[in-house]
Amino acid sequence: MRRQVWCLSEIDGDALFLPIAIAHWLWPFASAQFDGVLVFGLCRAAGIGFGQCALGGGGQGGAALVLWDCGAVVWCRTLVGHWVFSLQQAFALIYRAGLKGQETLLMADTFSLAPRAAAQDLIAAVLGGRRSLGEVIARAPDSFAALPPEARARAQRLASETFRHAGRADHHLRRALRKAPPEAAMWVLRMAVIEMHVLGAPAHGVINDAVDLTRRAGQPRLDGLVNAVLRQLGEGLDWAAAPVPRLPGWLRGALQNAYGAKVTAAIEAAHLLPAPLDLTLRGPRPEGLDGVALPTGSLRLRDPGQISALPGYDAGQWWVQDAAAALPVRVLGDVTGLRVLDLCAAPGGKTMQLAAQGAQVTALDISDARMVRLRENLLRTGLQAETVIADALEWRPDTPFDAILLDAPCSATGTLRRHPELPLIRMKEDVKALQALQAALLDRVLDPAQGVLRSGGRVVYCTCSLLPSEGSDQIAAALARHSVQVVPPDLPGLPDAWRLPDGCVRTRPDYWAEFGGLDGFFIALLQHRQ
Ligand SMILES: C[S@@+](CC[C@H](N)C(=O)[O-])C[C@H]1O[C@@H](n2cnc3c(N)ncnc32)[C@H](O)[C@@H]1O
Repeated sequence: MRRQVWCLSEIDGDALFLPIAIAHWLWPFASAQFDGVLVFGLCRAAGIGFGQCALGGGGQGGAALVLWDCGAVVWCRTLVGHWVFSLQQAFALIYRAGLKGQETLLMADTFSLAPRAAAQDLIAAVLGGRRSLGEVIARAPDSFAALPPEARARAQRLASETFRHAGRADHHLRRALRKAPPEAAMWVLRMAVIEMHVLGAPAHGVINDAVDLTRRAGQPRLDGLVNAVLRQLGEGLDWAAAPVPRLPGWLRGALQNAYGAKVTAAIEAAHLLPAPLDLTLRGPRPEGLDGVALPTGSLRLRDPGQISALPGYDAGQWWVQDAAAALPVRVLGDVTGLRVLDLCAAPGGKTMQLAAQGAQVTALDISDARMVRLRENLLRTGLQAETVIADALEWRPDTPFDAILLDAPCSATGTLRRHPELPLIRMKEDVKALQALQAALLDRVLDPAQGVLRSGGRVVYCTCSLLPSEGSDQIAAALARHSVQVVPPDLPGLPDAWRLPDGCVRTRPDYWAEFGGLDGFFIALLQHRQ
C-alpha cells in the first residue's frame, strides 16, 4: 500500500531518468566510439524532450531539458566534469526513489490523481452497471478500495457531485465544444469543470489530471482537446449562470402533473444541494453533539465531519436517518410492548426506532447483504429485534402481528439529493415493476386471509418516492381492494402543508427550506374498518 504509485507521469519520469544515469556511467567507455559528442548529446536530449512531451511532461519541460543537456554534454567532455555529473545523477536517482513512497501518501491525501481516478471508476461503474453509487462502493473498484479513508471520501464526493451538477457542466461545456466527444471523455470534462467550480479545487492540478484521466479513459487523442477546453473554462466562468439541471423527461412530467411546474422547479433547485445529516436519538442528546433539534424530533447536524468520531456513536446513542425517514415509525403511534413486523427492514433505521420505543420487533428483508448491515446496526446500538431473511410475499408468521411497518421498495425519487445518480440509471419501466411489487405487498399485509396482521391492527405504508403512483394512488387502489381506512396521524411538529386531503402525509425536498430541506416521503396509516 505504502509503495503504491499513483502518478503515472512520475513513473514515466523515472523510467527515463534511469537510462540517462546509465548512459553517463558508460560514457567514458563509449565515447571513443562516437565521432560527435554533441550529436550524441543532442539526440539523447531530444529523445528525453520528446519522451517527456509524449508522456505528459509538457513541451516546455522537454525543451528546457534539451538545452540543459547540451550544456552538460559539452562540460562532460572533461573526465572530471563527467564523473561529477554522473555522481549527481546517481544521488538524484536515490533521492527520488526514497521520496516515492512519501509522495504516494501525500498525493493520495490531497487533491490529486488517485481520488480523481477512483471517482472516474465509480462513475463508470454506476453508469455501466446501472447501480447506485452506494451499491458500487459496497463492491468497491480497486482504485477506490486502495485509497486511505480521506481520499476515499473525496473520491465519493467528487463522483456524487459530478452526477448532481452534470447538467450545469454540460451547459458550459457545450459552449466550449464544437461537437460532443465520446462519453468517457465527456465525463472527464464534467468532473473537472465541477471540481473547479463547485468543489473549489485549484484549476492547474485539475486540468493536468484531467489530461491523464482522458488517456486512462482510453481516449489519448483527446487529451489536447480536454486540456484546451478546461483552460478555457477554468477561470472567469459564471457557474451559476447555467440553468438548474432538469430531471429526466418522464420524471419531470410525472412531478409536473402531481405538483405543477413551479413546485417541480423548486424540487429541482433543492436537488442542487447535498442532503444534510440527520440523526435519530435513542434517548437524551449526548453531550457535545452539536445540532439543530427539528420540530419532528430529529437532530440535524451543522458540520458533521467523520460520523464515527461523533459523541455517542460508539455507545449507539443515535443513528443516521433523514428527518423524513424517521416519520413513519412516529406515525405508527405508541408501539410499546406490541409485536411489530418491520417488512422490508434493512438496513434497519426503522427497526431501531421501533425497538428503541419498546416494541417486540421482527425485521424481515429479502437481501442477505443488507441484513448484515441491519444486524451490525443492532449490535452497535444494543437494540433487540428478531431478524428474518425471506421474501415478504411468501413468508408467513405463526401468529399475526399487532402492527406492521411496510417501507416498500420504490423509485427512491424522494432521495435524489442523497443519490443524484439515480435519475441517470432509473427508467420509467423500473418504476412500473416496483409499483406492482408495492401493490402485492399491500395485499399481503391487508388481506386478513394471509394471517400477517391481527384484526384491528395498524399498518403504516411508506415509500421514499415523490411519485403519486407509489403513494396516494397505491392507497386509493388498496382502499378499493380491502376493507381498510386511512387514519390521519396525530403527530406533533408535523406542518399542516404536509397533510394530504386523503389523510396521508407527503414530504418533499423543497419543504423546510429554512432548515435545509428533507427527503421526499409518502406515509399512510391504515386500519381495518370495524
Ligand atoms: C426502502 S428499503 C428499506 C429501508 C429500511 N426500512 C430502513 O428504514 O432502513 C426497501 C427494502 O426492501 C427490500 N425488499 C425488496 N423486495 C423485497 C421482498 N420481496 N421481500 C422483502 N424485502 C424486500 C430491499 O432489500 C430493501 O432493503
